[in-house]
Amino acid sequence: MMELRNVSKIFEGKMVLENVNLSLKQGEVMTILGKSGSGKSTLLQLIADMASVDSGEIHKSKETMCAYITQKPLLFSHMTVLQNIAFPLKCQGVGKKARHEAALKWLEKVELFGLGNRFPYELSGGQQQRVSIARAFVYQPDVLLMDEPFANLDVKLSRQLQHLIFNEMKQRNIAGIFVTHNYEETKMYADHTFLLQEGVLTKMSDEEVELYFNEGIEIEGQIVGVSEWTLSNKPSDTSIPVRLEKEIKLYGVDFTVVTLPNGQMQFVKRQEETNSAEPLYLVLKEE
Ligand SMILES: Nc1ncnc2c1ncn2[C@@H]1O[C@H](COP(=O)(O)OP(=O)(O)OP(=O)(O)O)[C@@H](O)[C@H]1O
Repeated sequence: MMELRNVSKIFEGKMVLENVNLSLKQGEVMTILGKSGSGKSTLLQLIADMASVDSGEIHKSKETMCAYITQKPLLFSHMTVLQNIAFPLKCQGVGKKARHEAALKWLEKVELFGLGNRFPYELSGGQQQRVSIARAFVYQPDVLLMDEPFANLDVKLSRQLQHLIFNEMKQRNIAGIFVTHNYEETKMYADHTFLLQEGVLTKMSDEEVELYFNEGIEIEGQIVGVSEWTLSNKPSDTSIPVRLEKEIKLYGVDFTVVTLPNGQMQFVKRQEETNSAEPLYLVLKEE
């Protein structure tokens, strides 16, 4: 139903997305992981037609409708909560009574009953987010794009809404691409998980997902589960001598590779790099 072919996006001379390929089938759910600034929101914006690609193509079948729940809710400030929720139905020509009833039903589902006549500025950030979730579901989207929709919500509400959203998607066979930093959402709801790193999108195996959230390292095709690690200025049995820079992948840990005076390469934690005159060794405790 949707396919991205070699999609690239450049902002101010910087390649934010590089030859991204992705295809999405009806009812399929994908999560995208990646560090802040890696291009996740940009990717969703391109799919939602809120920005244009610099090269490559996005193919959607003609009737594909996307709903987008942004990181910061974008509500119409001059409309009440109910009018905001009902707006997509108004655009589709649904009559006043029917859209009012549908909006009320969704107001209740996101636990905002009684707040329908308020304006967005009279709501908290989390309540505004719930309005945007209701607005996304009030009609029948084919694809739901979500950018950390639960980030501003407390744990309990976030769980309830997760269930609500993913049950609804399943029942109505809605496909979804959602950006998250949450392990549970990734494990419980995603059919596939992708990692966006410096603009490059790669599919992750289940094992890689585990490592991403648990801090892990892949060396020469061998995955080393790391439960604990420390930094030391002396090499040891469990420190990693890194010569094969290109064959090492790191998940979930912000490291950089430095070259020591003797020519050997070592990992150091990024933020400690500049504070250290001496080389630091990454000492691993294998699981
Ligand atoms: N309109 C814009 N003009 C210039 N640069 C932009 C624009 N939008 C995004 N960028 C840059 O593109 C890069 C990717 O931004 P993006 O918002 O897609 O990242 P992200 O992975 O969603 O980050 P986060 O997890 O913090 O939301 C960043 O370096 C950002 O500064």
